[in-house]
This record gives sequence, C-alpha cells and structure tokens, in this order.
Amino acid sequence: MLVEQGSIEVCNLTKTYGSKTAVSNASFTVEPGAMTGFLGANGAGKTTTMRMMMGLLEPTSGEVLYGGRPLNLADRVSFGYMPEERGLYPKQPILNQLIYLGQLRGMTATTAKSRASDLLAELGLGDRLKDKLESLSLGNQQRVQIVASILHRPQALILDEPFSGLDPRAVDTMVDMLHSLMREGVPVLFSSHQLDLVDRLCDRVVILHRGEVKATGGAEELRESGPVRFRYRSEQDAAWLREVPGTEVVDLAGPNALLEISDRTQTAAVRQQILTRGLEHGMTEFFRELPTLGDIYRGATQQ
Ligand SMILES: Nc1ncnc2c1ncn2[C@@H]1O[C@H](COP(=O)(O)OP(=O)(O)OP(=O)(O)O)[C@@H](O)[C@H]1O
Repeated sequence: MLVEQGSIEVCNLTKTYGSKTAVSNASFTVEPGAMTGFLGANGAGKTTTMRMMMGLLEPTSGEVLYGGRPLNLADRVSFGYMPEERGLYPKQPILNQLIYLGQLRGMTATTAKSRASDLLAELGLGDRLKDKLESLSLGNQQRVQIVASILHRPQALILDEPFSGLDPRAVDTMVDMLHSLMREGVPVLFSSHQLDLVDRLCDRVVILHRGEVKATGGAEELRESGPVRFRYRSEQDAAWLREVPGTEVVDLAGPNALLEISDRTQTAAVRQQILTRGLEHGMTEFFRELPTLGDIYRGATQQ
C-alpha cells in the first residue's frame, strides 16, 4: 500500500559549540519513497544534523519541516531513528525490550511481539528472541537495532551508520527491508562512509564537508553534472590525445586513455575532433564515462 508521506526539509540548520561550528547553514530535502545517502568524513557533522532532525539537539538556528510545516513531537515519535550510540539495553532479552519500545510508540504488546518476532526471524534471529542483547555478536546486535527502528512502521527513517559492522548478507537483508519501506513511500536518510554502498543503494545523496552541504540531489543528476569524461580505447599508442586542445588526459596507459573535457560547452566539438583523429589511430572504443559517486564525493570535499 502506498502511504502519502511528506518530505523532510532541512532548512539552514546551524549548530555551534562555543567557537566551533559543527553544522553550518545546512539545507537539503529527504524525499518520500527514496533512499538518501548522507555522506561525509568523520566529524563532518552528520550525527549532529540527524540529532537536530530528531529534536534531540536544539539547533543554533534553522528549522526542520515535515510535509511543509515545522516538524512536531508527534512526527518525531512516528519516525524511526537509529542513533550512532545505538541505545538498546545490553542486559535485557531482545524480544522483551522490542515489545516495550513498540508500546512506547503506541503499539499493543501483542502487535509489537508479533511484528518484532517476524522481523527478527527475517534477519535470521528467530531463535534468539529470549537472549540478552549482550550475548549477540555486534553485527547481530545491529540487526536488533534496525528492528527497533522499523518496528512501528515509521513515517520516516533516519539511520546513523546503519550498515557499519554488518556482513554482506546482513547488508542485503537490511537493504531489502529498507526498500520495502521505501516503496510504501517512507523517506529514508542514512549516513555512511561506504561510498560503494551509497552508490549502489541511493537515489539521492547529500554530501557534507566540514559542516557544510557541498552537494545534494539525485545520484544520477549529480553524476551527469560532474566532469565530462570519455573513455578511449585503441590498438595504437594514445599519447597523441595529450595534444588535443580542450581536453585533459586524466589517465593514459598505452593505447587506452581517460579524457576530461575542460569546458563542457565545447563537448560536441572536442568529441568530434577525437572521433575523426581516432579513426586514423586505430580507435576501437570511445564513449562518455559518468563519474562514480566516489569521484563526485572526492571532488566536493577537496578543500
Ligand atoms: N557536544 C559537543 N561539543 C563540542 N563539539 C561537538 C559536540 N558534538 C559534536 N561536536 C563536534 O562537531 C563536529 C561534528 O561532529 P559529528 O559527530 O556530527 O560528525 P559526524 O559526521 O557524525 O562524524 P562521524 O562520522 O565520526 O560520526 C565534530 O568536530 C565534533 O567534534
């Protein structure tokens, strides 16, 4: 069933600690029915931003809107949040504490028990329901954390490093769960350092660097707007490409090269020139290669 969910708009959020600015005038949107990856190095300000979005930290300035109006307490209770410091009780049996958490979020004990049991079983923990959290491996504790954040069918999901420490199979299972929520129209924001994972999973990206949003938008759109690069392959030495005006050779290995067009408005002309001359130099392939999200990330966080 597709539920009408609102988007979350982060508007000019700033957080300062004394003279230190942890987050500076950050603005971005988390769209319903999409996965948004929140990328940034250690200390970039991701956790601080997410905590402000969840109302756990008062912004120095700026606000967060949900469905076009200021986010209120009821919205926040309806959201699923996985904090960086996690936050379940190590000494409590896992099912019991999930039932308790579900009740805090308005579920009956019976519904919470049945949904928690189903989700734990889906994550391969069906036989651990009565075990204390601390007796599980760290990766399995993390699976319980994700169950805690999605138990009550949240209206939005904000996840701080949800994939860190998970093995590939656990990542896949969790991704399936997040995708099914996303298909129901839930906005999902998750922070990560894992560029490859963000590249694989996200429709949208926010890149934070030293507290500032350096890039935001659709992953494809960001890749399209990145540097214009062409892959060139041939049967002869490709060093002649260094002499072509309007391009820079990013990488050259014998007959193969990666080129970047210096001025994207000149792309068609430069491309035509290379095609014509390439035919005289044994060219076998020549095609546009979009930058990866990793390239975009590195470009946006250079200084
Ligand atoms: N309570 C605090 N007092 C002072 N400075 C803080 C406080 N909380 C965070 N900071 C600083 O704010 C900056 C942003 O921290 P934050 O934890 O939001 O980054 P992050 O992107 O989540 O990093 P990581 O990926 O390492 O979790 C850091 O320089 C951090 O030291």
